[in-house]
Formats: sequence, C-alpha cells, structure tokens
Amino acid sequence: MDMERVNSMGFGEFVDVFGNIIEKCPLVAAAVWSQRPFSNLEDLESHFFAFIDALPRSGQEGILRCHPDLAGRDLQQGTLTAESQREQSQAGLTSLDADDRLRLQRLNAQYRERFGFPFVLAARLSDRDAVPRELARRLHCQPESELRTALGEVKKIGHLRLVDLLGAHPARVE
Ligand SMILES: NC(=O)NC1=NC(=O)NC1=O
Repeated sequence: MDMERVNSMGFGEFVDVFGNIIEKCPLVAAAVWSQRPFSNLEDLESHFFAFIDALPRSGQEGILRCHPDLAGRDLQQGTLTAESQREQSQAGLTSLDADDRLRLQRLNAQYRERFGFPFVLAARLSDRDAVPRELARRLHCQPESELRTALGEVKKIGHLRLVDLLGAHPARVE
C-alpha cells in the first residue's frame, strides 16, 4: 500500500485499516485521519504518536489499559486481536508451560497493582525468556518513568504494525 492510496482513503476505510495501530484505540486513527495528506510512513506515524503524547495522563493510562496482558486471559480464551495474537505467538507466549504462564500472570498482577495499568512491551522485539525478566525489572521503576517507558513500547508496537501495512521504508541510497 503506498501513501497515495492512504491519502485517498475516506474516514471509514482509514479507520478500518489503521484502527488497531494502537491496540483497541481506533479513536487515535479517527483523529489522525484529519491530518492527511501524509508524506510517508514516518509522517503518518508521527501523527499517531503526537496524539498519544498530547493526551492527559488519564488518557495515556487509558491507552495502556486497552492492551491485553502478555500470556493473559485473552490469549487463553482466543480473544486477542489478530495483531496481538501474531505478536504474542511470535514471542513464544502461546507455548508457555503452566509454571511459566502462572509466573507471568503473577508478575502481571503485581505490575498492574503497582502502576494501575498493564505491563506493555513490544512482544515482537522480545521472547519468552526476556518478557518475565523485563517485567520483573520494570516492576521496580518509578511510576512517572514507567509511564513513559510503557508508552514507548506502545509506539514500538504501533511502528511495527504500520510497517506491516505500508512496508518498511527502503534505506535511502545517498
Ligand atoms: N501487554 C502487552 O504488551 N501486549 C502486547 N504487546 C504486543 O506486542 N502485543 C500485545 O498484545
């Protein structure tokens, strides 16, 4: 899909295509549509990220709360979005043994208890050993910095989902 096609999309088609760039937050795509035309993937992405950055803290925490736990209930029940299902299975989270799954669920619960939002990490850039390690590490961070870290992961997930849809930007040959 090229940028000409993206820029020609009506509102409905744009939200159909980009509504889950930010997990379960089609509002972001609905807002970004009015910023068209976009010059390239980075430009489009910058509008998604600017919307998130401009939200009040409650809105940013709301974005995080829309993310399903890693190896959590949604994964067990098969109710993940297609993107999340793919990302979590690529990180090996669909084949955890009972002990590892229970450990991750306990860590997720501790994390949510401490911060009031779920642990979010770009699963495609991680793996089944790194996820619990990173969760245990971030569990001890300060709330302010952890909010920023978590939103950074939302942006990594969003970037990878945009690359899936638009194709990676060929390296410029100077
Ligand atoms: N809590 C999460 O981090 N969820 C997720 N990370 C991903 O990369 N996909 C998810 O569903």
